[in-house]
Amino acid sequence: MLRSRTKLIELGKRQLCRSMCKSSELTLVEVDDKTGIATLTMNKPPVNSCNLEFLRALKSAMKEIESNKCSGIILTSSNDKVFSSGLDLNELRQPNPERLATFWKELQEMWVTLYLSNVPTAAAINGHALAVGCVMAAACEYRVMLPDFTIGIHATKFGYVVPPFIVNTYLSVLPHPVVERALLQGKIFSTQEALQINLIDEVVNSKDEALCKCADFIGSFEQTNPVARALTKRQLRAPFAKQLLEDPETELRESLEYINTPLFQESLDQYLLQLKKKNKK
Ligand SMILES: CCCCCCCCCCCC/C=C/CC(=O)SCCNC(=O)CCNC(=O)[C@H](O)C(C)(C)COP(=O)(O)OP(=O)(O)OC[C@H]1O[C@@H](n2cnc3c(N)ncnc32)[C@H](O)[C@@H]1OP(=O)(O)O
Repeated sequence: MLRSRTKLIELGKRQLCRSMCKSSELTLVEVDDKTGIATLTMNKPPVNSCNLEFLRALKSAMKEIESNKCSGIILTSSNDKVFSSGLDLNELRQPNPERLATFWKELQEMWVTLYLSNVPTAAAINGHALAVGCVMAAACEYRVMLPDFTIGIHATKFGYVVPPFIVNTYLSVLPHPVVERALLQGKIFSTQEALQINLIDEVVNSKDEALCKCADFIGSFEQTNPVARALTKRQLRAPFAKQLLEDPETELRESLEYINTPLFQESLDQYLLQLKKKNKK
């Protein structure tokens, strides 16, 4: 009884200092009135797979957070087992050419918006983070993860060439030989393995703890000038984003060509079948 009352008081306190900034069905944004930190919660059941609409919602939420002069972004998930399962594979299967092009452009833009965000970014990884789910976490400046989940980019395992901006996201966090081995093996890391190679910064035991660690990280920039910080971050990250900033059309064309090959489509069919079979067992 006493415990649940304490819990209620804590909840009430938290709600008092949080105001809702903007929510769509797919994303939820809460801004802490005291710190100005925005928590962006991905909310696309069942597993936060990124289809066109979700990528749009994520990009627009991030842009809105930046334009509201928030002090930072914490990216997390409403699902307590899955941070994000990456791209919605249905977007890639026998695609409508126009929708696929729009989808891929949206992916590029969402990535650039997150990777080069002016404000500090942190990921509270409260579930599996696979493929583009891992890329979103790695694009943030700081990552904290709960135990017993997995994170990584396993594209080569099921016949996908890894696009350059995805390679670059890994390269901006991990040393080249580690990236090479991980991507070529299609390696998925456990939380503990991810900590060992510094793919994540810390392991914590609860989502609340993860959110607090992320808030502390963002708070660590309090004494810096936000413009100087943002421009320095851009300088450091621009080489990894060069291709998408200067020539997104080439990346788009190469990706669309590849996705439309019979080799890719056959591998995708097999992989989707495996995913469905797993659930029928
Ligand atoms: C030289 C230059 C050339 C340039 C070439 C460029 C080429 C570019 C093209 C290549 C693109 C490659 C990039 C890929 C990036 C990606 O992000 S691809 C996505 C990969 N993601 C996955 O493989 C994740 C698969 N999912 C899982 O492993 C599990 O779902 C989970 C561990 C995340 C969660 O498990 P659980 O909680 O048990 O849920 P499930 O029951 O498995 O899933 C529920 C439900 O959702 C469906 N689903 C899961 N993930 C996806 C997904 N990513 N897309 C679509 N659907 C998904 C799953 O099938 C279940 O559906 P049903 O309930 O059975 O209908």
